[in-house]
Amino acid sequence: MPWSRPRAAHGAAPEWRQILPRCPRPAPTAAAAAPAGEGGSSRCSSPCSASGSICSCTLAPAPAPPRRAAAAGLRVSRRTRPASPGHSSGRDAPRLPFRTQPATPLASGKEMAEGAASPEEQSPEVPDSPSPISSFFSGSGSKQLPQAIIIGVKKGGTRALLEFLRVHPDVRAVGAEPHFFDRSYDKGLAWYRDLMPRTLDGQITMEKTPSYFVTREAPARISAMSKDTKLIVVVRDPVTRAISDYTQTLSKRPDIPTFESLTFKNRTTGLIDTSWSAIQIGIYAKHLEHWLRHFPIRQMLFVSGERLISDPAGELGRVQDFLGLKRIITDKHFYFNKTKGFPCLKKAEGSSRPHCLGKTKGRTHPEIDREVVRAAEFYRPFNLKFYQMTGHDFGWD
Ligand SMILES: Nc1ncnc2c1ncn2[C@@H]1O[C@H](COP(=O)(O)OS(=O)(=O)O)[C@@H](OP(=O)(O)O)[C@H]1O
Repeated sequence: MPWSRPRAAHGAAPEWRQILPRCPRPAPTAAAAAPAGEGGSSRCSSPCSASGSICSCTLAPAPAPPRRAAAAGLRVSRRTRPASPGHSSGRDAPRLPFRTQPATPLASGKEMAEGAASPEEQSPEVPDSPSPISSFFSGSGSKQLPQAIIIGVKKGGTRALLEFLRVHPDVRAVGAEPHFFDRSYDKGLAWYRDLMPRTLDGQITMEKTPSYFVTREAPARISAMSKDTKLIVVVRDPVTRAISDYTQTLSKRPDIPTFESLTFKNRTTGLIDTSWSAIQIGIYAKHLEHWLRHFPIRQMLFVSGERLISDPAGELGRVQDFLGLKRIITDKHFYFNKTKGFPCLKKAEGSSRPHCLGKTKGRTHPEIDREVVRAAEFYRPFNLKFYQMTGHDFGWD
């Protein structure tokens, strides 16, 4: 049963003089991505086009050829680990024989560039402690490289998805964000594998690091680990996502300028500052092009962050299908917590008690005039292109 979520708002952010760090401008991207995979049906109602350079701040991107796309996934046997010719278990994986440069965040704020931990990574809410079930299994099984990764997007609802998925007996996931493919690649696959929980045959190993979606090097690196890796992207209205991102930064640094002043390069001309990570991350179509150079779209699943809140069981059904899992997580696992204003688990993984996400999830957003972004219709062409690429109309416009 879908829920609608009431949302409170409080006062506007204070105007301060300190400048919020902006991400470095990425080099202009080359040609458009390889065509998407076949199959599936498009729910896009109208032909659309959007391309343009991330850095150009143009509000009228150039037309792009239509794509056919399928969000359907490969099925994986529940009992046997998928035979993945390109998949290294990492058990024998040597350290990479080269030292890598730090990954280039396609869109990052200073926090990410400096490698500072996000509040989530520091948060005790990240359930890393072994549950009784985990402890039971801890001595058996073996550590595997992940077969499925939640690669983004930041503030999309990635923690909720991972926590919900962990309820499934055939899913084992690392709690904290490993940041291997963006920050720690030089540590090697063996190091990465060692972070993973032990799994029994038939169980899927997962992790989530939302910054991968906007990291230039991540698609090639994940493909080099295994070209069969399944990729899950939780997406959310890019305007709400930007406000959520800003709210997180504001919670750490209350003296940053207002959202409105950071959004515009020039308020009079309406020129949007796409070098600001909060804006840039939401240009999903642009980031997706990089992934499609390395993965067929059928290997990617796009989860609606909005529906994850309004109908968590419905979205979890799609995710379980995509991962080739039996549909075990259903409506029965969730309840709507009025105080939290979000769906919560009736029983968390390995526990008999109800579990909501912590206070860094579901923050009250400051009052922001959404028209500052809407008026410029900045995201509209990019959203339309994203719907076309994925075959899903997420309904943000
Ligand atoms: N069930 C449930 N409980 C709490 N929060 C939920 C839930 N489902 C989705 N969300 C939304 O998740 C948003 C945070 O997204 P992420 O977990 O991807 O953030 S992060 O990138 O890992 O920091 C978070 O964003 P904010 O509301 O802006 O805090 C929530 O809206």
